[in-house]
This record gives sequence, structure tokens and C-alpha cells, in this order.
Amino acid sequence: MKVDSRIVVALDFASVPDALAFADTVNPSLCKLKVGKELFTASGPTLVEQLVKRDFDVFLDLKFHDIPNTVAQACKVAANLGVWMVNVHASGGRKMLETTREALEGMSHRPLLIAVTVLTSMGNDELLELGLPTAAQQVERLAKLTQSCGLDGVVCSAQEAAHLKQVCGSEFKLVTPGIRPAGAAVNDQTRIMTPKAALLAGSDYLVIGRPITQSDNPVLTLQQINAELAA
Ligand SMILES: O=c1ccn([C@@H]2O[C@H](COP(=O)(O)O)[C@@H](O)[C@H]2O)c(=O)[nH]1
Repeated sequence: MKVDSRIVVALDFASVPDALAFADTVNPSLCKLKVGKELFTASGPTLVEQLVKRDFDVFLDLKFHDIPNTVAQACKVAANLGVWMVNVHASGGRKMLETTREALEGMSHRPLLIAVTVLTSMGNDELLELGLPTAAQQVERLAKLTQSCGLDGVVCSAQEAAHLKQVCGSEFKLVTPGIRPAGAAVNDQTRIMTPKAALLAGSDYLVIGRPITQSDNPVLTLQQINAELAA
């Protein structure tokens, strides 16, 4: 039986061969895989179907943000690819969130539907410039909205996880990018946390890209993080 891995590796590669080369080195019990905007733009849905066929749980991270009908129909197409999880932007608002959730109900394969709250690259100064409150306040507001619309969870930073688990309950899934092992390059992320701290804070799934895919030995790094989480 496949283990429900807590690590979702972000396949942020520019080409299909690069992405498949990584997928060929790992087992679906070791990690789930995330296909985002760069790879999807390069590869289209074929690669997603290939990864699903290889028994990977695939998170299609296209962060849809559009009018309700457009987002709902896009998520239905994504569901038909057999993906494990899809996402939209919570700031698309209640009508968009509810229409999308309703569109997925009753489909033969219904992926988890989650909403992005505040990108983990953003800090309080950037939010202020947009006229928004602090990350902690905005994430809580959007998580409550998402939950009240019947979605399965949110994308947030692990820094908000402990509070959101209290506010939204243990069943509401928290998917956290911005994960950085101690000493790893921060890159363009702002609201970061180490893998173990994120798990202890209540993250359900840890999205990790460059610290794994750009390491000298990606499989070893992935195994080390899995071991750290299990310890
Ligand atoms: O708030 C968000 C939402 C999505 N992401 C995505 O996660 C990965 C993170 O990659 P790293 O290389 O570990 O930084 C990337 O694909 C983002 O598009 C996010 O970082 N923050």
C-alpha cells in the first residue's frame, strides 16, 4: 500500500525530460509531486497524466484566479486528469470558491480543492503596500472564508499553521510551501520554516522545491528530510 507522504516535491523544471528524470528516481511512497505554472506551460496536461499513471499523487498548482464559471470549469478539467489536489486563489471570493466546490461535487474523481491565502514569498511590508493587513491577519481571514465555502484546506505558510489548526480544526488541510531545511538558501521566500518545525506546527503537507531539486543529490536530500520528519 502507498504511504501518504507529507512531502510534496515542487517539480519546477522547464522541460518534461528534466521532470521525468526526477520522477524516475523517486518512489510514490517517498513523496507526492507538484506541477506548477512553469512545467505545465512547458508540458501541458500530458505530463500530468504520465505522472498519475506512474501512481504519483499529483498536486496541480495552477492557482486559478478568475470569474466563477471559468475557475470551476478549469478545475473540472483538472479533476479529469486524475490529480490528487487542485487550487484556486481564496481572494477570488465566495462566489468563485462555492461555484468551484459545487462543480467538483459528484464527479467520479474529486480531487482535494484548496485555496491559496497569502503567497509565502510575501511579508508584511508588501501586504501593507497593497492596503492589506499583516500576513497573519489576512491568512486567517481567507482561511475562514475558504472553510465556510466548503473547501478542503488552504495554502499558507507554516508560520500560520498552529493558529489555523486552532481556528479551523484538525480536518482542514494546511499545505505549506516556504519550507527551508536549516542552512538552505531562502531564495525568494519570506515566511519560511524548517520541515520538522512545520510538521510540529500542524502542516499536513510540506511543499518543497529547490532545496531538493537543486541539491547535489536530490534523492538523498528527500530521504534525509523524510527521516527527519519521522524521527
Ligand atoms: O504561497 C505559495 C504558494 C505556492 N508556492 C509554490 O511552492 C513551490 C515552492 O518552491 P521552493 O523552491 O521550495 O521555494 C513553488 O513551486 C511555488 O510556486 C509557494 O512557494 N508559495
